[in-house]
Amino acid sequence: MTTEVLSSHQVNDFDYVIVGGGTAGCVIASRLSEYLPHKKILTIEAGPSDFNNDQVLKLKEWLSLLGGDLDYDYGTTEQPNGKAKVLGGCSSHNTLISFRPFEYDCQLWESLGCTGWGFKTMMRLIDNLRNQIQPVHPRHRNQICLDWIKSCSTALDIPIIRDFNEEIRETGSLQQGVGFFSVSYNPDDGHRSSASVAYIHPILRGKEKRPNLTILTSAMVNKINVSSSTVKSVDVTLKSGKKLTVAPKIETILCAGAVDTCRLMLLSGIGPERQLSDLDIPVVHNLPGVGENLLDHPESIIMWELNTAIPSQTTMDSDAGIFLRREIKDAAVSISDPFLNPKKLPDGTIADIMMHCYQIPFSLNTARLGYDTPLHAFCMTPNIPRPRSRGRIYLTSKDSSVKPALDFRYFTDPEGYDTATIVAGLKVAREIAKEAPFKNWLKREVAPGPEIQTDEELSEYGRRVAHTVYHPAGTTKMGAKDDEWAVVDHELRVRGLKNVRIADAGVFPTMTTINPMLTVLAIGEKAAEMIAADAGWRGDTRARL
Ligand SMILES: Cc1cc2nc3c(=O)[nH]c(=O)nc-3n(C[C@H](O)[C@H](O)[C@H](O)COP(=O)(O)OP(=O)(O)OC[C@H]3O[C@@H](n4cnc5c(N)ncnc54)[C@H](O)[C@@H]3O)c2cc1C
Repeated sequence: MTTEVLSSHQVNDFDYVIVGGGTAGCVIASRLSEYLPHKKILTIEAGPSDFNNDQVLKLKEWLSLLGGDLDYDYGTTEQPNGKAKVLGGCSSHNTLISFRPFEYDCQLWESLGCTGWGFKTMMRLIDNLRNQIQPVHPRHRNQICLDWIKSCSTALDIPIIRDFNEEIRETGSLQQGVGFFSVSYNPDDGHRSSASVAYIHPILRGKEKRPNLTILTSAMVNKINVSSSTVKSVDVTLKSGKKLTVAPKIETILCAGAVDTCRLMLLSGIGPERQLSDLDIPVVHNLPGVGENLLDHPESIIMWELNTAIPSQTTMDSDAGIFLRREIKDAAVSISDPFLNPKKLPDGTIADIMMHCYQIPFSLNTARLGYDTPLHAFCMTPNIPRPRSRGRIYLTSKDSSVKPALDFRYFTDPEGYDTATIVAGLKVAREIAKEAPFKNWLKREVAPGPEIQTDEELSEYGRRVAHTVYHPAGTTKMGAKDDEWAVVDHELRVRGLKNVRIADAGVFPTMTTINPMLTVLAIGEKAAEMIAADAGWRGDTRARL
């Protein structure tokens, strides 16, 4: 059961403490308590439980969660929210579009020192996930999406892909193609198959017995305590306001997400010496990479008003997408940024543009620029699958109530690759809009509007309207021993500290080509296997792969 109470005499009871009951945290809590039935595990989650909470569980309600009580509301100048504070983390908040990573993504990770994170292993981990994942159910496929897919295929002469994940599994990637997304959900009741639903709810329902697992909700970890280069305990504030220091016997696993794990580390004095000293935070462990390498999938948007209302059946209003290749074959060998492709791995002709379609006026960002929001609208959102701009997260105060600065630095790559990708995506979207049957739905282009035509105009519009796809990653990146910016090694252990690992989106060394959730779930699975193996678990020899 989840609890909001922990008594003072329980603080030394646990073998493992997991900080954050989010996407990766739920996987680790469930697996570790399964693999090590004689060890006691405590998961500490800042938000409430999602159990029986239909506002969270109903996938179609996802947009209503943004900016609400269950959102940390981390702002950048351009993007006001999108970080879930609830059991299941972002998987309780997101659109649950589910993609396996590409073989190329895994090759890049391995080339950066992430030994053991190859494609074969990642596929095995994803095969082992408990989430219910399948392409949008036929009864949720509405006519405008069907027409859009058809027009994409004919206008651009690309295939319709029946199951994107099957294609990735079999060929290692997606090249050019269009189709319905795979989604982690139950098509019968429209409920999420989030990390908490798939991994924790069977325990909460009593279907699976885990007497060795305690899930403490509405409890905030405020500090990581280090002595003799060893993480000894964490300070926690319970919902009641009571403060406790919890000291695990074996290990602490940080799973607070790409923003909050590094925020917590910085507030605890673990991070770049200079930043900490400037803020008067005592430096406990100098680790220059904490908060650097902030990755995301920036996306832009093009919107049309429709002649008629959209048919109501849908999974979550963004049911389909398209992949395209813009650059010449193997163009990635010429990337100059040493963070991104130092070994010059060729990328063949794998997709380098992606667009989601939105069957709603997704107008948060167009409205900000003064565009009107029609009642019935359809959007395409070109994004940059492997962006070359990187940002950083840093503290501006030692006061823990002050939110960290999220500086995404979109479109700052010196080669202009990211901007060129968005411009190409906007132009392709217009080609698709000229093609029947999709074009018959359209009344007018709302944003950017027909007066925006040249590459320069599209570039300016595309950058001004750009926003996050809510995929922050990379801020505590995994990497080789000799990479001074790496925060964790290939076993997710924090450099220079004992008894602590990180397992969340922060460990991505580079951005996956596709939406990252399945990769984060796989990180949770692999973390649980590695931690359990260290404690003598021999249940699955495949974990050695
Ligand atoms: C709106 C939205 C839509 C998205 N859509 C998709 C999509 O369709 N497909 C896809 O693949 N990806 C999507 N993503 C991204 C994906 O959901 C995330 O990359 C992934 O879930 C991150 O998992 P995580 O384990 O790193 O962090 P999280 O899931 O964020 O988990 C972190 C947890 O730690 C808790 N926490 C934080 N600080 C503390 C603390 N100090 N003490 C205790 N607990 C703490 C948080 O409350 C949270 O529950 C989306 C994200 C959002 C926000």
